[in-house]
Amino acid sequence: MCHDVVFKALLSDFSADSKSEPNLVASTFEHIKNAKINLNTIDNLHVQCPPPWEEHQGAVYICIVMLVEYHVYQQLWYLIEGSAEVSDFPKEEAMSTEDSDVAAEKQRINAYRTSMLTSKDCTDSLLLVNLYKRYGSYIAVDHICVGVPDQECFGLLGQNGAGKTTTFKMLTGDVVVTSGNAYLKGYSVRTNIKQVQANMGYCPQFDAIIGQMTGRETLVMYARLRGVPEENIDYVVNSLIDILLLNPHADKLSEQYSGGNKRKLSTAMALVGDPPFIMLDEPSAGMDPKARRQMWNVLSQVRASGRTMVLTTHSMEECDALCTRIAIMVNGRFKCLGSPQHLKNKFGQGYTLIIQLGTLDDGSTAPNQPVIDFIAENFPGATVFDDHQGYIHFQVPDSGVTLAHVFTLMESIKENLNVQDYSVHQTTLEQVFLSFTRAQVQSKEDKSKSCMTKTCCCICIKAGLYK
Ligand SMILES: Nc1ncnc2c1ncn2[C@@H]1O[C@H](COP(=O)(O)OP(=O)(O)OP(=O)(O)O)[C@@H](O)[C@H]1O
Repeated sequence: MCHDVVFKALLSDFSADSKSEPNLVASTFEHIKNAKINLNTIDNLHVQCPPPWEEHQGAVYICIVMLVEYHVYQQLWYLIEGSAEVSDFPKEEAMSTEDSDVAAEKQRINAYRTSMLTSKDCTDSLLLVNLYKRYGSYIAVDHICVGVPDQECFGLLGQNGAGKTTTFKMLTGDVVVTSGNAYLKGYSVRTNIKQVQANMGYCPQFDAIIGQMTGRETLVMYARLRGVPEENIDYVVNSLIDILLLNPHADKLSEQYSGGNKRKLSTAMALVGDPPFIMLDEPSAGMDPKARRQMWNVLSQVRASGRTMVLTTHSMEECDALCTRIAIMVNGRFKCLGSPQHLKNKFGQGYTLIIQLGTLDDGSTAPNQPVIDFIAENFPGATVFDDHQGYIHFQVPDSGVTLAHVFTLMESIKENLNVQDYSVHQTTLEQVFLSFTRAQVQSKEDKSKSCMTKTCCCICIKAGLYK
């Protein structure tokens, strides 16, 4: 029984009158007397006294926050595993099967290692040097090497589980690097994570917002944390709210935001304070087409103003619109690296020809077989990969076939074969992406996550996904 607790409870309705300690005690007893409360009755209430450690929980939590804030766990880990920064190289056979651009970049970055990094005259804002992450026996990121120069927008593509977010988390200091290293503006994520964080704006994959604050309050808080001068905060926050089309929602609690608006707020949080380097993990997920295009404009302007960006996205359109260079990641490794056009030229497999058939007098669609025969005869190796509702999609291999030749032939048969319309496209980034990501394997964790039900298991087994 702790009378102190009872007194506190009783005091709650008249504590405003109790200005000083002696008054407080006197008025407590007065209150008990007036309320005709019998202390024996109070004893029977069995009010629990808090355990002694609870009195110190504030101090304990502050210590935990300090340990997390100063990355003590990571520092200890790097101290113990320190040698892994330089000793762990990718296996020879892995290197021999690498794409030529990826191998050339790896060579370039490894050449920095001894000279440029220490002399700080490296021109790349971000350097990933044989960055490697293992969760247990599962390799999430496998010796990736890349340099991202100033003002570049670098796109990290890959299907779910390829290792993109893990790469980001190593850069933010959220997860420890197993081996290798990453440098932002010359600062190592192993030894200077505070400086790395100070130079970086980050939009995480899952919105890290405080639901009980409005969007405006959140941005003001971030502006203060980022050291924006007090007199400029309103201007900075209002500009971000304007350009990200958040005006109608700026003063609502962020827990009430729709998914797309939460992404806008997260993107704005990454941009507060104009950091020189910005990392965006699927920034446009869930945004409507107008908001997405507006965000592309904003990010293009941010890049043009001299900032460097790395983003992940599952939208090939977004990659085409924003990225100056792209890497496609499969099983934690880079499978290709280069500008979107370079990748299309290098890995594209010719053209996609889409033919729309006309209609006959009775309203039915014109027969498709004569068209298919014609294409097969004139473009050896062409395949039909979709024939649906009067639209036939052909994949035409690039064996010396020029676009002019395709157009001339199509014009010549348009009337005879009742072709209403046709279009010819270069291989898209999506097709390049799909050709690489077929090889992605799932971690045990992902397999168990994606195979939750008996029905699902049956389907997977039938489809040959699991033995
Ligand atoms: N804490 C963890 N413990 C064990 N495995 C993990 C952990 N975090 C991630 N992984 C595994 O590492 C792999 C890479 O995950 P990551 O989140 O980096 O993928 P991603 O490319 O970002 O995918 P998505 O596009 O779905 O975001 C996945 O197979 C995942 O299951």
